[in-house]
Amino acid sequence: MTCQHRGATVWLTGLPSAGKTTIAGRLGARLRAAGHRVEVLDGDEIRTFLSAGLGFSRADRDTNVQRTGLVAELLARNGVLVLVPVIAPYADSRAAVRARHKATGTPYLEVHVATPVEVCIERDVKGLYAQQAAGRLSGLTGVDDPYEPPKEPDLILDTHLQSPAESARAVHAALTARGLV
Ligand SMILES: Nc1ncnc2c1ncn2[C@@H]1O[C@H](COP(=O)(O)OS(=O)(=O)O)[C@@H](OP(=O)(O)O)[C@H]1O
Ligand SMILES: Nc1ncnc2c1ncn2[C@@H]1O[C@H](COP(=O)(O)OP(=O)(O)O)[C@@H](O)[C@H]1O
Repeated sequence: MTCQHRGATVWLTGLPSAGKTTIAGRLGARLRAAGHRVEVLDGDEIRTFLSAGLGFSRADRDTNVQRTGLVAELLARNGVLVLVPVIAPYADSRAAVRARHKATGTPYLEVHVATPVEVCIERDVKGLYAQQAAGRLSGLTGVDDPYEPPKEPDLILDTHLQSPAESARAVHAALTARGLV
């Protein structure tokens, strides 16, 4: 049997509550409905199993991102569309993942879910910003831990100016433009 579709990795990077998981979920559902093989490498699930025991130091975040990047590239190389809603706050760590894909000729898209921190604080889906403000959590990305915005992402999403459906559509359009769907 031949595989009709090329795989690719779509990495959705951005702050907590930026919209990464929501967009991955919507896009994944649309792609599956169209017959694509899709995997969503959810950050929380990865941290429960593959990256169990890792915290949020720079070294641990880098390890987490490299492990996730390895799995994404393996799947994408084998025809799966891989959606990765993972913060990945450090530019060099993201560059290493991109390089891993480039080395095997595997398509890779970096999508910056560029929601301003003020909007993320309002959304605060998991209550992390409130916990940080109350002094119960430290090292929160975008507040008291770094987030290095991508300098040359393949796509920027201003989710505070669009609906989740519009954001997911924009990523789908980027995949279409590259002949990946
Ligand atoms: N200190 C701190 N900073 C950032 N995020 C935190 C922190 N503590 C817990 N969480 C929760 O863990 C999720 C981030 O995990 P990631 O694997 O995406 O992060 S990283 O790329 O390794 O930096 C992240 O998920 P999302 O909200 O979906 O982004 C948070 O829910
Ligand atoms: N354009 C948009 N794209 C994605 N999420 C959006 C958008 N507009 C509003 N939201 C809302 O923002 C929240 C984002 O939460 P989530 O996807 O869990 O963020 P993250 O995975 O980045 O932590 C959701 O409640 C979602 O409905």
